[in-house]
Amino acid sequence: MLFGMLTAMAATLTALAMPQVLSWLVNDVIAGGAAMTVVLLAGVIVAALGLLEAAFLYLRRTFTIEPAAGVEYGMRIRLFSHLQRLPLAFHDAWESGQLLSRTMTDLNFLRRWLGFGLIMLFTDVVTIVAGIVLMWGSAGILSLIYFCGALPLVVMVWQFSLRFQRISRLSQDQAGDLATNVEQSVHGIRVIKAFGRADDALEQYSELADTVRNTEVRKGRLSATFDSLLLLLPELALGVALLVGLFHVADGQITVGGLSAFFATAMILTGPVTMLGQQLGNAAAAIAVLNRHDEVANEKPTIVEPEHPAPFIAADAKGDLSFRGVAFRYQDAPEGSETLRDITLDVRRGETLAIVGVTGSGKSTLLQLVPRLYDATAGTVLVDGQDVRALPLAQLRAATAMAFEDATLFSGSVRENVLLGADPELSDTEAEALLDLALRTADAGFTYDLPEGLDTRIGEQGLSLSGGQRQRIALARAIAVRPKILLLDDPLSALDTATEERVTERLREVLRGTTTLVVAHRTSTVALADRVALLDDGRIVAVGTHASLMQSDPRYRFVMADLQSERLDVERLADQTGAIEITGISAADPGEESTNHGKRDLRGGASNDL
Ligand SMILES: Nc1ncnc2c1ncn2[C@@H]1O[C@H](COP(=O)(O)OP(=O)(O)OP(=O)(O)O)[C@@H](O)[C@H]1O
Repeated sequence: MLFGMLTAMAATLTALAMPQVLSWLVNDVIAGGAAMTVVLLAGVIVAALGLLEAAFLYLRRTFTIEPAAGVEYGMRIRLFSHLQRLPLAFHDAWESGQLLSRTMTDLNFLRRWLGFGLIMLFTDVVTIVAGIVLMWGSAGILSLIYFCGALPLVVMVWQFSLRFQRISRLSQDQAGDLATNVEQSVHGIRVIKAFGRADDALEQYSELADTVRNTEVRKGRLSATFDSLLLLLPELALGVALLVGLFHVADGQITVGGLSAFFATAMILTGPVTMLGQQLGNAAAAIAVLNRHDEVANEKPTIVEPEHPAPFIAADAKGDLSFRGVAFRYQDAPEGSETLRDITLDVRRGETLAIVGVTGSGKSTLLQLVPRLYDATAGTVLVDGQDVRALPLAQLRAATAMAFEDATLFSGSVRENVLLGADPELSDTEAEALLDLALRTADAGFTYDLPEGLDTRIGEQGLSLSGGQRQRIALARAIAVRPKILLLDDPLSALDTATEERVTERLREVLRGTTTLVVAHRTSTVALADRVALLDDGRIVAVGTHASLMQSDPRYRFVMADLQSERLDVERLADQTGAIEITGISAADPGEESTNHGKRDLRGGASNDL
């Protein structure tokens, strides 16, 4: 970067040497009637200076590209890794578009500014200062006039920078909102289409785009006003200087060469003076970018391991799980509105415990406390008798695996998706065996029949799959971790009852010895669990076997009946629309673009959307 600045400065000084050569040509060569060789020499000097300037410009570009791209790369990696370490509470609070724009467009702008804007700002300032010095040498009084004309600009520059910084920040934030809107519309395109809200989506997008446009116009106007003043004041001063200069030439105080050099230098300064406004605007925008970057970079990761974590190795974990007086409140929830309260529960190693409760009772939240996706706000979660907050985070997360109802698949092959959390030390044969076991257990054998088998690309950039197919791959991913504690957050909701039962039974066989917490809605799944915990408004109100609770607890009977009827409603509705997932029968809507490529499962979209 330093070399870039030095070469930029050298190019500028080379350009400024031209008027001095001009002065010499006018005063000594032309007026003095010099010999042909001197004239030729003058030509060679002018050409050499031109070449030198071009060479310096080339060097400036090459010297600055690499460091600027390096800074962008470094900041991007650091920010991304920081985002990975920030807790879910942070991601809950931040819009995706704001993070997207900070990692992409903002840093891209910063690279361009470092590689060009900053250098040019520096060069322009050096050129202007050096030019004024040279003008002083050529015609002192005239440069004083010029300088006085430029003096008010100092105040204007300061005010402009502050205002431009504010407006740049606004436009960057608005661009972030626009990115969030695009992201949501793309992700929610099915819902938008299904509900016929395309026009509303467009209207909402147009409103945001219009806000961005208005801010950009305001930015442009501010820049234009400043640019014109920046040019006008020195030009006015130059007009006065020309008048005074002509009088001084007439009375012999300034030579014709001196006056020519003065004006040639002033002409050279016109470019940098005009560009100064733009460069200052860019500098103000770069400061706004850095502020936006720092807002994220300065966020402290709150879910961290202690400096000296307790000894715990995932492979040796036993799988005992306990909750002791656990309470939890989401960051944005008001004081006193805990999602979980006073949870005390012991899950024995190898036990399968079903968590049952009406919607919003806190089942998912409870599961997420185990791998520390959130930390309990009171009480303790213990794994193998140790507070999870005292354990090495990576080992804790290697000992647990989670499958969510909303199955997220990454762009990559089936193999890559399923083996995402598997032990990286496994040999190829072991990995293949594990892959097969996980897929078969999760009833995801259909993946072998995909166009390229397990190498078929799925996820956002690949083949689209039905809700049920995605869920089964996500479940296989959790199984492939071979966790000591498996957390299943209703990951089979898109499957039909028979398949869910089959998968649950296989899971019990394959994961014998694995402690499992499963959020379930169906009697069949709940009945397969060793015990059931009933969650009501964030509290555990009953624990026991399904049979005993059905017999003894009216609240449990009520919740189960409620969940069952809810389920039946969903299935009935899905049956009517012909869109429920029924293993073994292909009945995809012919009007809908078929994405399961003749595979056995139908889309589970309707039940998902509901
Ligand atoms: N990220 C979040 N930020 C703030 N509040 C949340 C967040 N996630 C969930 N909640 C709130 O916490 C409560 C419990 O949610 P949770 O998802 O744990 O319930 P649940 O029993 O799993 O529900 P369901 O059966 O519908 O999945 C709800 O009132 C919900 O609005």
